[in-house]
Amino acid sequence: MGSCPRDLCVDGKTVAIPERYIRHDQDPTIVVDAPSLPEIPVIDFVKLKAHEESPELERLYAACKDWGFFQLVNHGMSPSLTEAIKRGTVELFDLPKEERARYEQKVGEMEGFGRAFVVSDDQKLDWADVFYLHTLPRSLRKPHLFPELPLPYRDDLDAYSEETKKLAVELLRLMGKALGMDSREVSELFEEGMQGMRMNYYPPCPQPELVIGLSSHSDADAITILLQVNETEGLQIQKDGVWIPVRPLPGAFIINVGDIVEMVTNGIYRSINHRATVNTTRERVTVASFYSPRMEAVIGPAPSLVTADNPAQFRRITVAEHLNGYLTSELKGKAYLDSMRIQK
Ligand SMILES: O=C(O)CCC(=O)C(=O)O
Ligand SMILES: [Fe+2]
Repeated sequence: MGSCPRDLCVDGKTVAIPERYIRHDQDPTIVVDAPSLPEIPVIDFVKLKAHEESPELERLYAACKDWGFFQLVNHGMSPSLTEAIKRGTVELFDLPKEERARYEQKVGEMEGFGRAFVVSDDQKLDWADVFYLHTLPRSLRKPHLFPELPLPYRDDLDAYSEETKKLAVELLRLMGKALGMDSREVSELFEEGMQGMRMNYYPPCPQPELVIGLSSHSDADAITILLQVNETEGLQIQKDGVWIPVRPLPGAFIINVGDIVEMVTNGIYRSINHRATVNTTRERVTVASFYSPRMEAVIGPAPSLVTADNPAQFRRITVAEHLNGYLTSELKGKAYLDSMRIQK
């Protein structure tokens, strides 16, 4: 893994923090008054589905508009499947070096073990190992990755990608409904979309305040479903300029609005900055499922939401152009999304 944090460990202890990981460019990672800060909203999927006109739909609307983040409880995904994904993901990062080498990121590609968003040699690095792969549609799966994953993880991941896709499509439908968006626009864009997954492994760091596990960013996709694999907390979201730690509820998914939904809803739903901090003694592992429309789909403000009083705020582009622009930029908060704005 070259210069990955894992290679800095000797007998499980990190020997020194190389300069490339030391971040003077970030807000302090320790949130001093954390107990007094608000928590992200909690949405109950059973309530949401049972009465689609219910206050729960209003709460979903407020969560997407005011927070861009919420925890989803009662989502209906089988705990045995999520437990299998957790186990398999931990095992994936524990594979011996020779085994990992098969899945190593190739030059110029983003899939496999490696890093994301490194665009220059002098850029600072995040304190993490990541494993990224395309999961759906199946035709996008790289022959040396998904089909070569160890069993039973491969089959579990196949089932998990289908289940998270279903959940993403349903949430997007309800989010559109809560907004009064034309339901055909929602289904045309999102029903047959594509999905990628990123497994994030954040090793412990003796001086966590000097580094960052994942730099501040907003997600490029439409909606992200995050599975917290172990108990270690670390996700923080930026609300009204303040970093707020997320405390995952047992069994919940953490859901966030991505840039594509901010563009399609013409800025009503917000894709907000978030980052991952690291822990002094404990590793942290998460699995992020990213869901977007297909590459050839055109994204931009939905016609049903654009009016004379509420003119289009974003340019229209294809998903392919959008993702290409995002993935070839350094992660820097919402700078990329801002470049899509129509100048007034
Ligand atoms: O690991 C986390 O808590 C956040 C992961 C994340 O934001 C991402 O993978 O985009
Ligand atoms: Fe993210």
